[in-house]
Amino acid sequence: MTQQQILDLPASKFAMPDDLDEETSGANVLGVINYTSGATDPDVTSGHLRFDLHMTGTAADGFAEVWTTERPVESGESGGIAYSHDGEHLLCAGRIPPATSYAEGTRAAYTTTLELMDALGYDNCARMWNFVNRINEDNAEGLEIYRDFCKGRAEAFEAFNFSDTSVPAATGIGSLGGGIAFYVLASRTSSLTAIENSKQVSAYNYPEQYGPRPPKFARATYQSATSADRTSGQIYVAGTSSIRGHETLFAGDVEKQALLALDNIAHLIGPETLADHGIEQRNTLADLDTIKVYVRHGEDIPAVRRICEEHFSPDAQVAYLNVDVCRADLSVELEGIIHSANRCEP
Ligand SMILES: C=C(O[C@@H]1C=C(C(=O)O)C=C[C@H]1O)C(=O)O
Repeated sequence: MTQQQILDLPASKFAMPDDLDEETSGANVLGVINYTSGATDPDVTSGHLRFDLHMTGTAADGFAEVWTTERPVESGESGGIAYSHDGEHLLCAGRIPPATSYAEGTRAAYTTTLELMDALGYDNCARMWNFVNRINEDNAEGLEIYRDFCKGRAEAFEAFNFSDTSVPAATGIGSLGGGIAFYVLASRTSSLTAIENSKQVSAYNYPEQYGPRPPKFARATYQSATSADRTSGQIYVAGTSSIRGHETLFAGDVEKQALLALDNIAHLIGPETLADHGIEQRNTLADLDTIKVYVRHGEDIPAVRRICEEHFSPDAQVAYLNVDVCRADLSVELEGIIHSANRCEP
């Protein structure tokens, strides 16, 4: 594996608001996603995608997720979607304003996004993030807003003939405002492999008790420069919670829920699961980085943090966010990335 191939995948890191200028200067920036105290429409600022998500109570508690690449970046806006791309990777974002129902708005915004990906030539969808305000509340028809969102997403993916193995790893999580905000990482030629977890029913096969249309996402995506590279790629771990089979376990016990979610991730990124997908990596939770931990009740954050610190590398970047989770009986959820660049350090 050459250094060029290794670096040919997008990289992300977290920056504190005060350090943002330093982190982005001189870099090819695909985008800056601000996890902050208010929502904006996505736009192009300083030549790259910029998007504010309403995910923290105060701006001081916020952080920026900075996406960079080795190649020069071009940016634009089309149909309400803002984007940056580098010839191999595309980062794009959109927002559905607050509404009483979301399926139609979601279907339309996803359709615009998928059309844009097609038009720009980035058909491989690696990772999506969805931030859903009032996620556990009912829409105007009495359907939970998360389920309403899932319906619109499923319809859009179906219209574009996404198969179970081509849906991206995703996050669908609560937010503090701004309707539904989403962003997408897509690629042109790099190879993607959807990874499922044998301890969990694939989300797209959840039974109807969880809503009229299942959540269409993969448990993780493995991305490598070529399909032959089954060792040095990077892994995007979807939002993962205390679900076994398709059932929520340990409702009301945030510590047990955190431990089960971690166990799910450990199994997902471990050698046994990856071997089933033709990938040779021996990852543990200590390999995860740029981790987001979503905690429903703010007072639970210290206990969750203690558990996380026992499992993650002390060098990992970990952000804790106090927001709702997609099922009313889930108190905590985690996601992260195993960066290919980290794997190659001497
Ligand atoms: C926690 C779960 O789902 C959450 C919802 C997702 C979505 O709808 O995109 C993706 C991952 C998680 O954020 C789960 O079903 O296991």
